[in-house]
Amino acid sequence: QLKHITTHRKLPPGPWGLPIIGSLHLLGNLPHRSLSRLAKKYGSIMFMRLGSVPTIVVSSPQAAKLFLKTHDAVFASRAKLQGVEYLTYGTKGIAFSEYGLYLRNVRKLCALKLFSTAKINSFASMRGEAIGLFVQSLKEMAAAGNVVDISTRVAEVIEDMAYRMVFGHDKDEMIDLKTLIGEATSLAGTFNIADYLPFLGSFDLQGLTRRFQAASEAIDEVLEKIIDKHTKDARDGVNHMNFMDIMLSLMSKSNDFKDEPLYAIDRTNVKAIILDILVGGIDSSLISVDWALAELLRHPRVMKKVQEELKNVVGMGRTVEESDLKSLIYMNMVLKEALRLHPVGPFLIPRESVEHSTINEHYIPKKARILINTWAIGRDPNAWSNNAEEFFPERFIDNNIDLYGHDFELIPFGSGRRRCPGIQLGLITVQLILAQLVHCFDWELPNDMSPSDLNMREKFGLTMPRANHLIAKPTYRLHI
Ligand code: HEM
Repeated sequence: QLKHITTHRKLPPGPWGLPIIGSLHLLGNLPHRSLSRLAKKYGSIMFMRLGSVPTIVVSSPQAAKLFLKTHDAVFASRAKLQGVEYLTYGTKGIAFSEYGLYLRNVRKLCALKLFSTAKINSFASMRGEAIGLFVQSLKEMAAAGNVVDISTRVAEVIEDMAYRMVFGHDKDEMIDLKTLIGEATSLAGTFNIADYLPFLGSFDLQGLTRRFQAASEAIDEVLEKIIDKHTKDARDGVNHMNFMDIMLSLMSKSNDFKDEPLYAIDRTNVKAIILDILVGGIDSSLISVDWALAELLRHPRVMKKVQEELKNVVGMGRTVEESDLKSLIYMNMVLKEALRLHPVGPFLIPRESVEHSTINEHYIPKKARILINTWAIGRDPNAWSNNAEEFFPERFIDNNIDLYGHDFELIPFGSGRRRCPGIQLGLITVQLILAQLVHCFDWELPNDMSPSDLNMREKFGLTMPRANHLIAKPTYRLHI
């Protein structure tokens, strides 16, 4: 049982900090890489002060297990970040809410009503339709001999599927919302000095507060319109059962779970949860497809092998269906390997300790920010041998490592009480799009670029997309 130590409080080892800024200057442009280097010197549980925030950086599978499993309850909360407060109605959604009764209930509610296998399957034909249009438009570009901005096209189809699932088919307000959510996603990922030096917050040195305010007000206006429309439809007896309709129908009902007292969700919760699903689901899925395809373009041997598998399992006379996905064993190894090297959330979503604790004889203060460096964990040579930096999907042949947070060397969806609740939906989306791109087309890099020259630079934020869009020329290869 975990008990607080008050006698000798020995913080984990870490670099000395400077006055006021602490170790902020050590982060650089790609903090996951800088902190991975520092962890080699100070260890896999490292302490540093970032501005005034006590921060623990966790960099090995064994250490991650201590924080995400053994002592998960102590580290299951989230830090209150300034931008997030604005963009989540004061943390009324899921992803940034503190750990407690509300969050537990709302996660259960969403698991049951939105993310169940039955619910996800009920959108299969919608996904099939969206993917069909996507492949058709790429086919036309291939016929015209055009180069394609794959990142943009993939973003469009994922957005299309997500918006249809969340709101149904009505498009009008969606157009505004897509742009606004794009802005919110990028704002949420911006490094905000006020999150580390709160006394600077009121000066709004980066002009972020104004942008947070403007974005949140504009989003709220659109969401209000959408809710009014859905409420009216429900009154008129039109029943679509998309995510918004489901959430609205739950608003008035009690969701009294057996073991816990009633906690009703209100209109603000509905807006915040829907926003979380859009911001969390779209960005992470498209980043995963982008990195996986980039690795395939860089490794023609692996690309060929995936295409062979698709030819054997699906054939060349039809396109991939969702029921094929579980049979694409090698492609799923490719996806694991891409998520190992390019985790969408390099630090997961930062957690916060709810009380003082002692882990491996290290004192971890209350309200410390916990950064689980999944990027470093995915490249830890002790876990992955000395070819850890190499893209080599065959490493998964002889093991049962899965993506569900049981194996702490591979945790791109996190683990424990805050693990991604959208994992099943995310995986279906990513596998389906990746399979279509590789099955329907051969891809050639522009300007005779050699595969090994493909730029793999990262852009750090709350999520970590490629720094550059993926551009390539498709040739259609199916016989239909
Ligand atoms: C390939 C796609 C995806 C990846 C890689 C991904 C990754 C993650 C990660 C790393 C976390 C943080 C986990 C932690 O702190 O331990 C997370 C949380 C979350 N994800 Fe996902 N995700 C994906 C798709 C989705 C989808 C499709 C949805 C919704 C439709 C979704 C909704 C959420 C939510 C609501 C949370 C917050 C959970 C909480 O704080 O309790 N994600 N995701």
